[in-house]
Formats: sequence, structure tokens, C-alpha cells
Amino acid sequence: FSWRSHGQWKAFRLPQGDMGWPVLGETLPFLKPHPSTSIGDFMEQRTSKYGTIFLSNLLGKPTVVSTDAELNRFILQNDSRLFEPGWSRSIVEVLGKHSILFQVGDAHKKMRSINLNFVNNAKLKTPFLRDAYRIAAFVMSSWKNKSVVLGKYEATKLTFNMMAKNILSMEPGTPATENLRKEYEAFAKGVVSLPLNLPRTAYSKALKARAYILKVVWQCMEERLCRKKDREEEDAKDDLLQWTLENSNYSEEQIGDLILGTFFGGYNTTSKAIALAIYFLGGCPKAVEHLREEHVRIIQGKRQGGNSELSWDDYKQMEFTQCVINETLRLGNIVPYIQRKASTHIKFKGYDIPQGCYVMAVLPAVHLDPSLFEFPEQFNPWRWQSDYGMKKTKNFMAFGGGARLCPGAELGRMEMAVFLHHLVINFNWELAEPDLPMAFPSLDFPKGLPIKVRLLSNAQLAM
Ligand code: HEM
Repeated sequence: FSWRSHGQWKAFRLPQGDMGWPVLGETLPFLKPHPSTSIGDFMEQRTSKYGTIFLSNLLGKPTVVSTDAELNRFILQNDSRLFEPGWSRSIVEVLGKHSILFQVGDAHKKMRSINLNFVNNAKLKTPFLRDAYRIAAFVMSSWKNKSVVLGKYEATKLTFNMMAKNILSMEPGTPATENLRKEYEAFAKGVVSLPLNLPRTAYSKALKARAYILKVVWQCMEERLCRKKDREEEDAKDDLLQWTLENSNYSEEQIGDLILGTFFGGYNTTSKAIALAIYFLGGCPKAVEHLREEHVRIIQGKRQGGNSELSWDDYKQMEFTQCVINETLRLGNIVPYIQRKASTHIKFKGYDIPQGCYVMAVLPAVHLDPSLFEFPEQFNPWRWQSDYGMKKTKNFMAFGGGARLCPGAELGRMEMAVFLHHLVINFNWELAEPDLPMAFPSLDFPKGLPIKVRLLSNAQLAM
């Protein structure tokens, strides 16, 4: 199948490109692992051959691929007006058709408002901040007697337990919560995969995990509904599931996909972000020193005030920490691309993007463009300090943009900051063996990010 021979689109000026093999297209070279701090051979070779806007056949769909900052921004900013979701089959089947990622128009707005309410300012400032502080302290207290820990799993312990507690009121560390976490690991591996429902493929394992997770959600739902019938109002839970049951007319299937997806979006990306920060900072002692100064200053300011837990005002003082977070997300590239479909005929930079055509905005290509970020391969948090920041801000796409801008961005940032707070005031660390953040294409540390940790002699140990 080739668009060029497709009669309907013959008259159009489509971008250059190669459609690869029948059915598979160019999916295999596209999925080839590469460090997430690079755009990988596939994108590099096609971009240098055809330019920053090119045609390919990926994950079962003929697609206009954009490694172009302006087109990426155009796609993000014109969501719902010119573009609609165009995610590949594995993502749709694993996340479920009611997931927010596939909703359009009013249905999208409605589900988005539930997500925005879940992470509203009042919640961020108290329960979320308090939980993050306590869970991160709890996670790191177990490091005192260890010399090596796996950064990737330690980060997940914070972000997963945060979601478990605030979405389903599941207590951190219990067997039920741990089982759910294991299922989510299989789930995460199959979200971006070849949709081959054969034994032992990542895709089929993810579908099994999806069925298990939905069973847990629906069991919780049933218990809540029984409790309501028995008028046991006094121990009504204060979590996303309860809020959705009381404030929406969603079906069981819709609630299942909403809970499953928010949980996934909430823990998976943020745990990777924390692991990336541990990794990049491990290679940049100057940044650790600067960060430590900032956090020690915040603690010293508090001593005069009493309460040792972090307040929202303390969080707002973490200016250099926010630079570290931006730089981690820029260089680490957690979300490699966003897929959409043109809902009308679009002309961009002289090319036609016909209605119904799939488009893929490759976000790392912008973050690693040397004309937008000087020496883009270097981890340099200080680049976010200077105030010619506008150019950088509009080319920062880690949280997407436009109508689908990540609603959990501030929560993700706060969890990262709190984790870094406990880390720098209590520990020194270094990689125990070489490991790299790889795009598979979804980001992972193949060895789990093993780090040697050493308690500081003047550790603050608020744990
Ligand atoms: C560092 C952490 C995070 C990163 C890098 C990240 C990244 C993103 C990106 C790029 C999108 C846009 C997807 C698109 O345009 O189709 C998105 C959407 C979304 N994120 Fe996040 N995210 C993070 C944390 C979170 C957290 C903590 C939550 C939990 C509440 C969350 C929930 C969501 C939801 C529900 C959407 C869909 C929004 C919509 O379609 O309107 N994310 N995220």
C-alpha cells in the first residue's frame, strides 16, 4: 500500500519517504532500541534523507512523521480543531477504548475535568505533598542498610504508591498493592508493541494484565456500591474512584478505563522521570552540590519554624530543582511521540496532509535540536536559569501542549522535587554498573539503574 499510488491523494504534495515492507512497513527499524538521549538511527537517517517532515508506514499506519519543532507545536496546539487522536492499535487495545487519550469533543472535556479535579491545587498542596514526603522518606529509610539499590524500582515505589492511595485508597506496600504493581509492569511493556496476540508477546501479556487490573477496579467499585446501599457513609473513601462514582454517570467500562489510565499515566511517567534525574545527576556532581545547597537552605529556614515536613511554600522555593526537572525531562525524553489523525485537509510548509492521514509528532527531535538548545546532548540544568527562556519554554514539549497538555504535570514535578529533596540531603550516589536510559521505544533502564548509595555523615534523615 502506498499513498503515492493512492488515486485519491495523487494530486497532493505529500512529504517524501519510504513505506517499507507490506504490512510491517518500517515498524521494525522504528522500534529498534536506542538511548533516549538521542533520536535514534531511524529518525536521524530519515530526517537527513527526506527532511524534518517525512512519510513512513509505522505500527500499521501510513504516517506523516514530524521531527520539526513548528509542525509539532502546530499539531499540539490544534488538537480537536484540526487533529484528533490517532494512536496505534496496541495503545488503544491495552489502554481501552474509553481512555481519555481517545476521547474527542465534549467527552474529552468531561473526562479531562475529572482528571483536573483529581490533581487540583488544594489536593496538590496538602494530601499529595504530604503523601509524597512521607512515602519518599519511607522508601529511602530502607536504603540505610543497603549499599546498592535499583533506582528504577525505588522511584516506582513512590509514584505507584501515591496513585494506589489516592485513586483506590490502597495502602502502600500491602500484598494487594504489590500484586497490582507487578501487573502494571507487564501492562506498561505492552502499551507500545506490535499488536500480535500470540503467547508470550509483550502485547498479549499486557492484555492479560489489563484484565487483572480491571478486575481489581471493578471489585473496589462493587464494594463501594454495596457500602453505599448499607449506608456506611462514615467510612466513605476520599479518592478518585469514589469521586467518579459520585459525580459522573459513567458506565462500569468507562470508569474502568479512566481509573486504569490515570493510574498508568500518573505513576509510569513520573517514576521514569525520577530515575532519569538520579541518572543524570549521578554524572553531574556540580548540579548535585547546587541542589543540595538549595535543599539544605530550605531545611535550615524551617528549623526556626518547627514542622520538618515540606510545605507548599518550601516547594515553591525550589528554583534550581525546577531547572534540574526541566533539563531531565528535556534530555531524557519520556514520551517519545504523540500520534494524531488529520480531521481535515491541512497544508503545512508547502506539504499536504490529507484528511484522515496519521501524523506522529516526535518530541525528542525538538528537545535535542542544536539550533534550539545549545549542546543539546549535555545535561545542563543552568540553561533553564537565564531569562531568555521563552524560546526554550515553547520548545519544551515533555508534557505535550494545547487541549491535551498533561493535567498531572505539576503533580509529577512535585513528586520529583520531593524525591530529590530526600535524596540530596541524605545520600551520595553513583552508578554501580553502566546502565543507560533506552527508548524501546518506551523508556527503560535495561539493568534497572543500579546505584551505590552512601548515607551522608550529616544526613538530615527526616525519615
Ligand atoms: C513527569 C511526568 C509526566 C510526563 C512526562 C507526562 C507526559 C504527558 C504527555 C506528553 C501528555 C500528552 C499526551 C497527548 O497529547 O496525547 C500527557 C497527558 C496526560 N497525562 Fe501526563 N505526564 C506526566 C505525569 C502525569 C501524572 C502524574 C498524571 C496523573 C494524574 C498524568 C496524567 C495524564 C493524563 C490523564 C493525560 C491525558 C490528558 C488529555 O488527553 O487531556 N500525567 N502526559
